[in-house]
Amino acid sequence: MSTTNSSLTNGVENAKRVAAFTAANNFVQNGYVIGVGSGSTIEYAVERIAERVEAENLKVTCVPTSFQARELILKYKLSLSDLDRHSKLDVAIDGADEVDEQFTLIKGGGGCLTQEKIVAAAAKKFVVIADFRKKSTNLGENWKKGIPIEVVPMAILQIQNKIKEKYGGICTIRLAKSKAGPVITDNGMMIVDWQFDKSHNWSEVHQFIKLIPGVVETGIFFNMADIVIYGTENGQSDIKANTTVLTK
Ligand SMILES: O=C[C@H](O)[C@H](O)[C@H](O)COP(=O)(O)O
Repeated sequence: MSTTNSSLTNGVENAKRVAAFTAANNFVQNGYVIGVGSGSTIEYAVERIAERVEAENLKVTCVPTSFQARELILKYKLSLSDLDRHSKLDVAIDGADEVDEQFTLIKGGGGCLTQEKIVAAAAKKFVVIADFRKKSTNLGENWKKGIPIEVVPMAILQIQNKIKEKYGGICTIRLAKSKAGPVITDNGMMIVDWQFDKSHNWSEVHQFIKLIPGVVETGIFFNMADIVIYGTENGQSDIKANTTVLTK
């Protein structure tokens, strides 16, 4: 790796850590039930929550959003629960692939989105943690892989066609890296990545796609994030509060 690439990697990892630690330090309290997101940034948050549990004797309970999140909770010996036992969460903390100026998110770059959305919707506060690369004015500015959509496998061609007819762009079936064939999600579904070619009304797009038979969930998180914490290139945290969330 060149020096420039290696300093970028260090800068990104540091930014993830700063955002995640800021969330764990400021938005977790004793007695909290916490939704634990998926991806690489959340790993730092769980690490910090575990440190605080140890140092401050905090009692917290964690609800995972994926197989990966469950493993993380177990690795750090945190108390594991689920939405059957805890239907209301105090906070959910999760990463994102992109965040626009209206706090709309793209999620699912790592194949997790449906359980993440369910858990975030069950939380009183949804805190998003992201490094500086995720911050955009409009969706698609920095995240070029498209919007992940979790689908029932038999409906995949119908869904691809309906999205392309309505909005254009390219719909690709996400393929696995170390296995022939598609990525299979934690829910036994497949992922279509829709690369759009212009800006849209994301609430309308989400509703249109969600109503196509066979769509389980879209990676558009509209009107959900209460707080976004960015880790900046110079290792600071930048906390943005969304004052327009209407659904809680
Ligand atoms: O599918 C994955 C999740 O939506 C992640 O939260 C998202 O991809 C961000 O992941 P990372 O923190 O690794 O950038």
